[in-house]
Amino acid sequence: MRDHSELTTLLADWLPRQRWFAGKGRADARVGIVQDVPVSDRLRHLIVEVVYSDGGPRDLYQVPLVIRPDAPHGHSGFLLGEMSTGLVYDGLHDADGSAALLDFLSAGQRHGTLAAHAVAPLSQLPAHSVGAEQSNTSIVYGEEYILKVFRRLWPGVNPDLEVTRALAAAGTRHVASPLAWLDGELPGAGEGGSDADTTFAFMQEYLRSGTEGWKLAITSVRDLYAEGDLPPDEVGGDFAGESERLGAATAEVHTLLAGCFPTAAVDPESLHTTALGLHGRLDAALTAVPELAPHEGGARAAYDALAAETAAAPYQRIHGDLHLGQVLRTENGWVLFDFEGEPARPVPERRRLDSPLRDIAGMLRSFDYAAQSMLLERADEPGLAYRAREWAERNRVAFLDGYQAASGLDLAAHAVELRAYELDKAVYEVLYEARHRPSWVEIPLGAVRRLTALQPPLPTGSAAA
Ligand SMILES: Nc1ncnc2c1ncn2[C@@H]1O[C@H](COP(=O)(O)OP(=O)(O)O)[C@@H](O)[C@H]1O
Ligand SMILES: O=P(O)(O)O[C@H]1O[C@H](CO)[C@@H](O[C@H]2O[C@H](CO)[C@@H](O)[C@H](O)[C@H]2O)[C@H](O)[C@H]1O
Repeated sequence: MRDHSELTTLLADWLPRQRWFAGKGRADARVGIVQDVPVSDRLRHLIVEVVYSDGGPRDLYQVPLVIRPDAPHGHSGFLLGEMSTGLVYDGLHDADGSAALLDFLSAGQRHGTLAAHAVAPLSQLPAHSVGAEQSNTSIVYGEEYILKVFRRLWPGVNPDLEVTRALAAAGTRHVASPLAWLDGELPGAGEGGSDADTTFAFMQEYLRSGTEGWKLAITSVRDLYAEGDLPPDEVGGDFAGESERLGAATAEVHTLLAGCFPTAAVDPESLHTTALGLHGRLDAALTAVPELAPHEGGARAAYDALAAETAAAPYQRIHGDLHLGQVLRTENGWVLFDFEGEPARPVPERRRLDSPLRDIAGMLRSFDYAAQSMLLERADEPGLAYRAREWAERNRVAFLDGYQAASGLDLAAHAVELRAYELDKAVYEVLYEARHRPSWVEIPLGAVRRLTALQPPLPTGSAAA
């Protein structure tokens, strides 16, 4: 289209400032528009590539834009800037843009290679975006639907759509019902440079009674810190019952996933490959965060112990990035969402069969985060550190008990795996925090310190990180 050079200039300034921009730390980003499909008279669906001079792979992003000749009186939105043909807005934070997307989905339309699929009738409802942007951008319609628009694009079906649909079809109450999705071709991203079928957005039932696990956990920690010297089990906001139910819900989801998708017994070769992956992540994190260096030997020993494990839990599809921010407590119990895996990993890797202990480790790390994050603001109260450890420990044990009772898996027999995955997650978090939230980096660094200091026999419940 005529205006691509102007749009490219605006995008080159705007993209790197977005929370979901993955190229932080990479040099000389060059932005180009690889696809531009009109969806309505105002909304344009752009796919934008970012190429770097470091020789690494390009990144692709989805950027729906609304372009209007001038801003109506009182109009507020996320303005990228001005072109000769009009004002350019982020289409996902714009009433016209969100409405056009909902129309598109509810009519099951096709525009160019973009295709909408609705599994239930959808009503036209007003839109608002969900709080702070995270890895993607979500739009809530009325209090009925939530549409997640994937920002960084990877070729192939998105695991969030794939896994949630399978779990919903299996009848679990631990996921929100899928309602619609948008897919199409990702130019030049398939084998040999062909176009690749790709998921662009996923709509689910909006759980209006849901409260994020992270919020509930933080409230419980705050109660504990406000209660003088009372131990966690005697404080009104004790979270352990919820942690136990969350463990049971996670176990049910794992059991269903093992039934819906293939599973694989673990042999020395697959464990060796897994351990190599953990070593590789450590290499990358060591380069970026030198504070990890003193713990390298301990971490490598834990990964080598994993490689030598003789009775590891079978591999299967998992959540991949399970933490307290990925679970909602609703009136009907815990619901897990965002089955996308870790946003920094390529989708084919995230769809691989993996150990369910990775998800358990993710949630255990999250209990530590909840307890420790409250200490960041209260560094001058050393007594609280002990209480933080008590809270994390109590909820860790409760979660593991809930998981074990519902799954029948003897977690004590998997302590070596659990430690390796907790360490790997903490290493991932060190890198994540260094890039996105540097003032929090001490939380996962502390965990790396504790986990590398643990000696066999390893506990699964008390005294582990
Ligand atoms: N079905 C749902 N009902 C209500 N809120 C939801 C639902 N799914 C997600 N959310 C909320 O939307 C936010 C963003 O969702 P998420 O899938 O984590 O996006 P991202 O990939 O950007 O991290 C979450 O923090 C959660 O609070
Ligand atoms: O939810 P996302 O898929 O975007 O996950 C990424 O961001 C998370 C932060 O929001 C990050 O999670 C880390 O911080 C959480 C508290 O904010 C904590 O509960 C998690 O345990 C911790 O890992 C996640 O790692 C990252 O992939």
